[in-house]
Amino acid sequence: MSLLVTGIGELVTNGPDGDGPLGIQHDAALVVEDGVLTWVGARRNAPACDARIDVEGRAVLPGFVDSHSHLVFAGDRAGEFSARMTGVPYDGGGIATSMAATRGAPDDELRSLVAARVEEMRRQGTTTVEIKSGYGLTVADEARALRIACEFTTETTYLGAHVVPPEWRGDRAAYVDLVAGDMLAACAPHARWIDVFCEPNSPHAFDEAESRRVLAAGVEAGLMPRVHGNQLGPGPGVRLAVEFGAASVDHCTFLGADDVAALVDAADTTVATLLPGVEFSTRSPYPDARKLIDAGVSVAIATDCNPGTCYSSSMPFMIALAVREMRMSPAEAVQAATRGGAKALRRSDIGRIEVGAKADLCVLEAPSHEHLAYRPGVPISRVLGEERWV
Ligand SMILES: N=CN[C@@H](CCC(=O)O)C(=O)O
Ligand SMILES: [Zn+2]
Repeated sequence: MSLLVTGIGELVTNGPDGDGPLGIQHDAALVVEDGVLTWVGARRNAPACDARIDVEGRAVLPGFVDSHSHLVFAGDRAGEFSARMTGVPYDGGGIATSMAATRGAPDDELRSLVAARVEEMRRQGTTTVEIKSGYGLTVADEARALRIACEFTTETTYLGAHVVPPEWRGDRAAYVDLVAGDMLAACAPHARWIDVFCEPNSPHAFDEAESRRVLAAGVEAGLMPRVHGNQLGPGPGVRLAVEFGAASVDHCTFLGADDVAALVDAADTTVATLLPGVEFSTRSPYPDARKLIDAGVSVAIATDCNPGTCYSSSMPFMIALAVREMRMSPAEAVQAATRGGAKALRRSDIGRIEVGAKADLCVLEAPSHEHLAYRPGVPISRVLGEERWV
């Protein structure tokens, strides 16, 4: 069964065959067969198909790729957010609160919480989401989080090294042993990635040596590395990510000149994933996206949806923040939320509209991608095929 999509006022391809860096085509059409794009081009040249939908001048772009989220959690931390708004700084200590709530939730409850969050993302145009563990922090609870995450995405990340849980605070080294040993063995079959909250500026997170140990063990077990780095202050996260050839180093809020230079050199390998919802929700300074992009760093943006630093699943909101607060152009922000996210997940079948790519498409109730940042907070984006207009 082939489906022809016509009436596309603006098609953002992220490819070489259109205008500007977004590869924009006008009066375009595309053909979908079995979930894959089999033809993309000018409407006048479109082939005959079994069915057709007309999007009546709306913009179509690749579905958003949210390459950083922590969706497997129970409870919330609204009180912590309110305290932050009166000046209490974030230090990662609240992760233990979510850990306790998550450990106490039955499987079915966690599963429905994740399902609701993934559905909330899809309703806003997100077609791929990476999901981390990290609120279990026992062998059984981390493995359970990843098993549940696997029901929703292939992009699952083992984050046993999120924080040192309270029961191990007297013996951090033993907890790192567990994360790199039995916990990894139980989790690796359910994960594609390994991550670590490398943050010497938090007493709860992991320093350089601990992070190195965890990443090396993960790589040895066949997982690919990614890193939470330079979130709360300057630190070794970016350096470590580049050293390990990580697909992404996420946050990048506090970078020195050396970090930027390392990311420029590693631009083919390591993406700097910016999470502006975190700065919004923690009242922190935003990363200097302008400097990174101008220097030649590969940049993505993602939600980091989690109960502590950013309880938002909205990629359009992140795009609006990236434009307004981080001085990215609307085109740069849209590209970072699509092709950038795909690169941060080492995926070439998503984040672009070209023959052979997955037909993961987002349609806007608007004529151009600029409206995503121009109309913040307005629900104008949907996954094509699931939305109310066609
Ligand atoms: N910084 C580490 N992890 C999450 C926050 C988790 C939490 O506070 O619950 C983040 O990416 O911001
Ligand atoms: Zn995170």
